[in-house]
Amino acid sequence: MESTGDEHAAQTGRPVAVRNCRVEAPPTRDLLAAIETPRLVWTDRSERIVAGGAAATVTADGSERFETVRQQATALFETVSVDSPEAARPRLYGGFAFTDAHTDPGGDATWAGFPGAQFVLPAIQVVEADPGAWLTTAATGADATQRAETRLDHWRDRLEELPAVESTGPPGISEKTYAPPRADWQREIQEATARIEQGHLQKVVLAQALTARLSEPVTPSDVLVRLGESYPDCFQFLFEPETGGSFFGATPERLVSVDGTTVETEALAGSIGRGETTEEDEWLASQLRDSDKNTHEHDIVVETILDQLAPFADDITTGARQIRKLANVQHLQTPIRADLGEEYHVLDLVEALHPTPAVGGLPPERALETIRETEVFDRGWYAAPVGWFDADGDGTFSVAIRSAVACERQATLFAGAGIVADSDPDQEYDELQLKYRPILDELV
Ligand SMILES: C=C(O[C@@H]1C=C(C(=O)O)C=C[C@H]1O)C(=O)O
Repeated sequence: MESTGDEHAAQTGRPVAVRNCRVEAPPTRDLLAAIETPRLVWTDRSERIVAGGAAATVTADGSERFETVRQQATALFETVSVDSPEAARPRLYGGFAFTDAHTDPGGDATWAGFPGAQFVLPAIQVVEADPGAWLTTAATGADATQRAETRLDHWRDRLEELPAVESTGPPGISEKTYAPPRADWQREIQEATARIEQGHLQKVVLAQALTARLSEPVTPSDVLVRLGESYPDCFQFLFEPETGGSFFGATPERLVSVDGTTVETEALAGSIGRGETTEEDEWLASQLRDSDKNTHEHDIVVETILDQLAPFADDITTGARQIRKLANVQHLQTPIRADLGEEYHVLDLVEALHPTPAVGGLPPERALETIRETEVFDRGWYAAPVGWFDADGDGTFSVAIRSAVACERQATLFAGAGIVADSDPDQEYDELQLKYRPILDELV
C-alpha cells in the first residue's frame, strides 16, 4: 500500500511536485477512511475538499504565527513545479489558535496535537467543484516528481474501488460537564458587565465549554456528513492532525476571502432562536432587528471590521444589515466587501481581522485580557481562523465556531455570546445552548 505521509520530507525548503487528473469524487466518508492523518475536509457552497497525508507541514506558535506561516508557505510554493487548473491547484489547509499564547499541550489534553498554527500541503487532495472533480497529489524531496506521479496513478485507481464505509449513528452521551457551570457563568457575566459599566471595555465575547462523555467512540466524518445535510449554507470543516483528536464544525461565519484584490468578509453578531411557526419566526426576527442590545453588539463588529480593513482597502462597501437564518438560530449579518489597493496575502487580512469583536470584543486587547482572566478552559482553535490559501495568497478563512474537538469517547463543544452593558446572564446562557445544538444534535 502506498503511504501518504512524506515522513522524511514533511518540512519546507524542499522541491515540491504536484500532479493532477480528473476523477469521480468518492463519498467523503469512504475517502476519509482510506487516507492517513493529517486529514482534512473543507466544504463551502462552491466546493467540497477532502484531503490528507502531509507532503509538507508548516507549524508556528506565538504572535508571529501568521507571518511565519506566510513566509514558510511562500518558500514552499516557490518550488512547486506544475501549473494546475484552478480547482486542482495545490493549497495549504489548516488553522490558528485563538490566542497568541496557545501551544500544543501534548499528552492527553483536549487540544493535544494542535499547535499555535498548523497548515498542511496534502499528499492527496480531492476537490469536487463545478464542473467535476480533481485529484491532486503532492510530494516533496529529491525524487518528488516521480513520487507525485506514482501517487497519482495509485490513487486514481484506488478512488475507483474504495470500499463503502457504513455510517455510524450518533454515539450517544452518557455525561455532560459545563465549564463554567451555570452559577459561575452568572457571576462571570455580572463581572464582565461591571467592567463594561466602569468604561474598561464596550463588548466582550465570553464562551463556555461543554464536555460530553460519549457512549460509543465518535466518528467525526459521520458527524460532519450529517452537519452538511442540516447546515448546507455553512462552512463544514474538519482538521485531524497527525496525533490527537479531530476539530470539526459547521460555521456560518466567514472571516475573510481574498481573490486577487477583492475581499469579502462580514459582521455576524446578535442572535435569537427560530420560531415554531412562520409567524413566530418572523416575530423573533423583528425582535432581533429592533433590539437595541443586539444592534449595538452588531454595530461594534461592523465598525471594528471597517477600521481593521481601512489600511488595506481602496474602497469598502457595506451591504444592508440582514437576518441570517440557520436551522436553529438567527443572526444579524452585514456583508462587507473591499477592493484592495494592491494584492495582499489572505493571511495579512486574517491577522488584521482576527479576532473580530464577534468572537473577541472591543477594545480588542481589553477584551482578550477579560477572556484570559475569566474563562476557565482552553479555547484552543475554537473561534479562530480555519481555512485554506494558495500560492497566489488567495484563500478563504471561516471563524471556527459551532465546533467541537473530539477524540474517542469524548467531545468538547464550545459556544460563546457577546456581552454588552445590558446583557442578561440567563438570556446569554440560553443563547449558548442554541449554539451547541448543531453539534450536540449529531451526538445524541
Ligand atoms: C461566539 C459564537 O458566535 C458568535 C457570537 C454571536 C452573538 O454573540 O450573537 C453570533 C455569531 C457569532 O459571531 C459561537 O457560536 O460560539
